[in-house]
Amino acid sequence: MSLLSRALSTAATHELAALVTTLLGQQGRAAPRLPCAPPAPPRAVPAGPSGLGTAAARIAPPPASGPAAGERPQRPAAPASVPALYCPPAVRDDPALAKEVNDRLIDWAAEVGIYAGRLEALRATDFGRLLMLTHPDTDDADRLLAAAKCGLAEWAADDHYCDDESAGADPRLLGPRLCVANAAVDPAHLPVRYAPELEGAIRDDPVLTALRSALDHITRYAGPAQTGRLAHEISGLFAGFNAEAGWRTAGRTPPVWEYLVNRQCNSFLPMVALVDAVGGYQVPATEYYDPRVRRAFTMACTAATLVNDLYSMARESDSPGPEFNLPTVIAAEENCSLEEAVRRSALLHDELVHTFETEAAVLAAAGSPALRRFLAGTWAWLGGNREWHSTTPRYHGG
Ligand SMILES: CC(C)=CCC/C(C)=C(/C)COP(=O)(O)OP(=O)(O)O
Repeated sequence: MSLLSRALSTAATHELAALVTTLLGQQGRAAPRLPCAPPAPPRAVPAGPSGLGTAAARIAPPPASGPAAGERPQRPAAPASVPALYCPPAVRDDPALAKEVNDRLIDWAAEVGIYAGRLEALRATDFGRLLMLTHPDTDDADRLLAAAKCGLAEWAADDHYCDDESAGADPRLLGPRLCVANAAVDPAHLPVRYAPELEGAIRDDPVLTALRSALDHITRYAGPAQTGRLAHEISGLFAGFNAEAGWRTAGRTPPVWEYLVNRQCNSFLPMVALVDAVGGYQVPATEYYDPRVRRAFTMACTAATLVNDLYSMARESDSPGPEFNLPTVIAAEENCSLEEAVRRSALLHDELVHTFETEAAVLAAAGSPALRRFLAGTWAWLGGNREWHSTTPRYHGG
């Protein structure tokens, strides 16, 4: 058996990663490199965030060390800067397309009722730009809008149900709300006498209305397997929301491994899962769910979410309860300063991106043209995501 076929028939583990490295080394060539930007210069984190829900933001100087492991988590103080990250550049910047998507997204948010009274802050957040940057293989505004609606509806569930008490978040209601939210995404089919009550509940809750409306829109472009995949990823997202609320309620800081498990599903995964639907092609379910593809893909999505952890620290330090992000849990477990924990978080981010890059190159060489395009699209998503996080007023005042 050749090393290549052995690599492709081996279970998706770190062992596979080692095998891939050996394979590429033995062939006397480096892994086919995807284009990568030189590390971005460190970005200053503003002293006071001004995105959605940040009215009272005031940031204290960073403490000398984090809370002891197991202690009730302390509010993180923002580090001075986000370190350079290993990440590709954004493939394109098209402000006019971003504006069109953003304007239509805000109109839709007003229609479904999410972020009521905060639509101008939402406009400034510029999710239209996020979608324009992360899906460079289409300039079709309606496709980008459909995906933007999905992402914003997911984000609204996080803000309205989990994070923002002023928007109605209540930990006691979270589990039941997320269960019904799941039914708005993956429709619950009730006996006839109960169905109207579910319909009424969806109609009366802006987050549920948004989720259903977004799913309706994306099915213009996503086939049943892609829509089913999206519902699966959203279920994982909701499970992650619940776990995070559990930490908060118990006053417990999770160990780093458990936090990272959570950040795989409580992540941008549902957004990145739309790369092919937005691009107008379809990765077959057998390839999307191949454990080796899933390993590489989920690592990329976790890395994208760690970018969020790093850039949103200042904003999160404003929230009333304890907030979790990778630097906070590392500081607690490793008893180091938050600055040091930020540095260690960036290294973990980089490890995930390097692993994705190496394994995706091998998978692309052996996979279908659709898989090849999907992995390249995921790579492009990482670049667009980092670019958006490093510029959006959500995390940078403004
Ligand atoms: C899929 C999606 C858009 C979900 C939103 C929640 C999520 C996975 C994020 C990465 C947002 O992170 P966080 O909860 O930390 O929120 P902020 O970045 O503080 O806005």
